[in-house]
Amino acid sequence: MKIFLASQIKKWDSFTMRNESVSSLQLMERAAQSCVNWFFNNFENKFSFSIFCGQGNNGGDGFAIARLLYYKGFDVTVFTDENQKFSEDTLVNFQRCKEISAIDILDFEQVNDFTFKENSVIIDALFGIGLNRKIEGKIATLIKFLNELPFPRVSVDIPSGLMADEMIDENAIVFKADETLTFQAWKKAMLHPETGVFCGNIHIMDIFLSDEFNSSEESNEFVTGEKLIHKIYNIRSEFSHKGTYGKTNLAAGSYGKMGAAVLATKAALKSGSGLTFILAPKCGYEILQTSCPEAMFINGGENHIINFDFEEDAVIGIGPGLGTNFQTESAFMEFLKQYKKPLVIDADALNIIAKHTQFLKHIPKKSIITPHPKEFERLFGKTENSFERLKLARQKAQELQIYIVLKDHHTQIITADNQVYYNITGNAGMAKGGSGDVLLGIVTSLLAQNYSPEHAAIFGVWLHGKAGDFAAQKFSKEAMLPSDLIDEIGTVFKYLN
Ligand SMILES: NC(=O)C1=CN([C@@H]2O[C@H](COP(=O)(O)OP(=O)(O)OC[C@H]3O[C@@H](n4cnc5c(N)ncnc54)[C@H](OP(=O)(O)O)[C@@H]3O)[C@@H](O)[C@H]2O)[C@@H](O)CC1
Ligand SMILES: Nc1ncnc2c1ncn2[C@@H]1O[C@H](COP(=O)(O)OP(=O)(O)O)[C@@H](O)[C@H]1O
Ligand SMILES: [K+]
Repeated sequence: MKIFLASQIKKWDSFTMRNESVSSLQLMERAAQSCVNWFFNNFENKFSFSIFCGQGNNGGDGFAIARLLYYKGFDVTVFTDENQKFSEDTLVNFQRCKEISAIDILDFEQVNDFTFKENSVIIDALFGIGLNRKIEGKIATLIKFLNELPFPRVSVDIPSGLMADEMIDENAIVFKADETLTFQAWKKAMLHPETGVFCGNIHIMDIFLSDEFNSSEESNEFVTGEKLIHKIYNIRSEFSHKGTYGKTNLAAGSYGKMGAAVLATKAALKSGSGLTFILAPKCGYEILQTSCPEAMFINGGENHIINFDFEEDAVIGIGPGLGTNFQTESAFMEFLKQYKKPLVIDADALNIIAKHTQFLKHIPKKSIITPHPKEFERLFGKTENSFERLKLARQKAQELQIYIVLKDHHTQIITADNQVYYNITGNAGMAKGGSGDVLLGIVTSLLAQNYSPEHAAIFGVWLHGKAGDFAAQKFSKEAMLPSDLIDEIGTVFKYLN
């Protein structure tokens, strides 16, 4: 799914109106109707809606929602400022609302004396993607007041105070939604932690904007959708053998951190690797042979790896639990200097490179690196926020011709040719040591199975998050473990088949 800028969404609107003979007022009605259908399916009739409407088209959606909710039998109160300069369609919907005497229309300031019913829902239709500056004055005061109310809060299109494509000021006033009903497509601000935190659960409302525009309009940022995953995913042929699915060779573990090697190896096995090898120190021999009997052990040293001698023709993944012992460091750097094929690099292997950044240029082209934000900072330097971090990652991915998997709630896969894929599977239950080790195993295994680096990264991250979602359903976000996530990889493949 492409991510468009607010300016492109406005073009999309106009294109749809021109080419599909629909008026802007009809589009607003569609938008409002889609929200009302959602409210109808999610709230019983006993709920009472307080709808806050601004002067732009977002406010217009709000007025239309008020009318349509009323027709569905809900109790509705509208708050607005009648002296605002309403946009043309908003004015029409304001007047339509006014004609219904059972809908109370109050001034924003009356909210202070208003007695909210017990089953209230607050709807924010103050500003949408047309916000062009910080919210100040009485609307800022209003938003602060609404954010304190003990009722569910729902934003129309985008929480008021967020800019669709940008970072916000540290002290910006933003409506804090529990649910956001957004039209047609994800907005960039919903995918970054500093701004996404205001959105709650995102629901995409299809308002049938032109498919033609969607296919022809350029964007280099995407959300990984299931359609794309089905395109990438190769079903296993019955006429195949272990050689068909490649050799995965992981290098992981050190004394006290052998669990990381176990997790990565199990994840590689469970993701379909034909033959799996684990290069680890001898202290992990029994652990690995017992916990992962399908994998073959290669001895890399006593208590930490000092020898990066891999199985021939294998696809290599290095990093989990490696440690940063000076012997491991120098052996890894020697290896990196002479190795030329794409590989996957994570965790301590990245930390080693970060200590000697002149080695960045030795990362083979088309390799995949999987840093979390701190590892990214160690490698490439500090950035102000996640928007800036992404910009820097794009620059580095192009410069080094590598794929960067920037781990986050919505992990970003940055390709060597400057495309960004935001992942939307996964959950906070994965915020536990070991989840990243699992990812390294999955991605390396997919690369070994002949997925391109781009596909291995996009599919791997999606698969990892989806397995996390299944694990959370079964065990809860609190109790699920990275090991449970590995067990659910099979559920994801069944889901895809
Ligand atoms: N295809 C779609 O997605 C569809 C979209 N639709 C809906 O349209 C929405 C976009 O509407 P929009 O362009 O009218 O912008 P919106 O955000 O309502 O308000 C902008 C107004 O606010 C003002 N203003 C700005 N910043 C301000 C501030 N800080 N403090 C105070 N004022 C400020 C600015 O005025 P200015 O002072 O800059 O002249 C302007 O008047 C979109 O989010 C969706 O809900 C649907 O109806 C149909 C299909
Ligand atoms: N809140 C979250 N939502 C979604 N995914 C998450 C969340 N927290 C962590 N993850 C995922 O879990 C993994 C954690 O990786 P990392 O920080 O390297 O862990 P470790 O090295 O301790 O195993 C990443 O893939 C990340 O995207
Ligand atoms: K809004």
